[in-house]
Amino acid sequence: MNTDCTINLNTIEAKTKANILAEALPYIRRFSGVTMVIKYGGNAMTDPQLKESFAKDVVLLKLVGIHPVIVHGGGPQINELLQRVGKKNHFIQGMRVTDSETMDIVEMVLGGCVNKEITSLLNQHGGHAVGITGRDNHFIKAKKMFVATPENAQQDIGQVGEVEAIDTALIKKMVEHGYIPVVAPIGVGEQGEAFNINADVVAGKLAESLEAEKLIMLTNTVGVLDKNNQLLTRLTPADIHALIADGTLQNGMLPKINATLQAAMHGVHNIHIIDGRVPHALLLEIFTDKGVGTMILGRDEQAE
Ligand SMILES: Nc1ncnc2c1ncn2[C@@H]1O[C@H](COP(=O)(O)OP(=O)(O)O)[C@@H](O)[C@H]1O
Ligand SMILES: CC(=O)N[C@@H](CCC(=O)OP(=O)(O)O)C(=O)O
Repeated sequence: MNTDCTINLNTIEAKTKANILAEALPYIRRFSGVTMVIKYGGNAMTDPQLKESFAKDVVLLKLVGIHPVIVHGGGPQINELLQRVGKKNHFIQGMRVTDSETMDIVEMVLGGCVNKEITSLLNQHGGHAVGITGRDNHFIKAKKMFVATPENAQQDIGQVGEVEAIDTALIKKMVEHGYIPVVAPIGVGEQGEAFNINADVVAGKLAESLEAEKLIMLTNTVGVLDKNNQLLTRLTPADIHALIADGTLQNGMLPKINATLQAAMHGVHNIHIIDGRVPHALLLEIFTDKGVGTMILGRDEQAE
């Protein structure tokens, strides 16, 4: 009797799995051969099990013919090391004020620990991942960035960079040869010096330069929230400007939304900010009709 029940349940489970796979087919066909830039935020990479499921999802994408390009953050991980060495964390409009000592730590954490951890996890799960920073082959050229504050239109925040140019040749070669690029957001200046660049900014620019089919930002909220903490599922440029002006978007969400807006205005048509704390969030976004998180639109008339 028990055995029969087990067999029945196993059969139902197997059928459900088969249906799920069959439903993914149109998406697999549609996305075969396309590039997707995936931003893996430092806040979404805190739980070891979630890190494993992220790595498995990325390898699965590669195996079904999609070309994932990973850009990772590591803000909380940098904060932790700075605190350990007795330095304060200071952000202005979501950008870390970066003196030269902080820059060394940023580079150690992003280019060393975080980059190698993600790369290694992907490789452990059968991927062929290679970790790089923008200083490798000098592929992310950066220049010093200033931020506008109420007190100062050109506030100096140290060795923080904005992307001046991205040479996509290295990434394209890696993708062509079956590798999964894992990019740490560090740029190189004219004198070979390192710049700390917000990871969302790098992800947005890279998606733009690679003419990516999708840009997906994995973070630690369900998406962009309004003043009442309700999820906003679709945002046009006009909505975004209004949310910035009335102070709904703050801290880390500011560079993130600005990066997505820039990418949307420059030809990236599928941009999503999704909850990286949900297991297999990537698969849900890519292979199902179920809308997750916030979608960023490049034109106001697409709002309806
Ligand atoms: N309106 C908003 N909706 C959602 N998150 C917001 C909003 N305004 C500010 N935030 C903050 O932005 C954070 C996400 O940015 P950030 O901390 O830089 O994450 P990540 O490490 O993924 O880049 C959220 O955890 C939240 O605290
Ligand atoms: C200039 C600047 O703020 N750089 C970021 C780079 C890392 C990052 O962006 O990490 P998340 O994606 O986890 O926030 C920083 O130093 O924290």
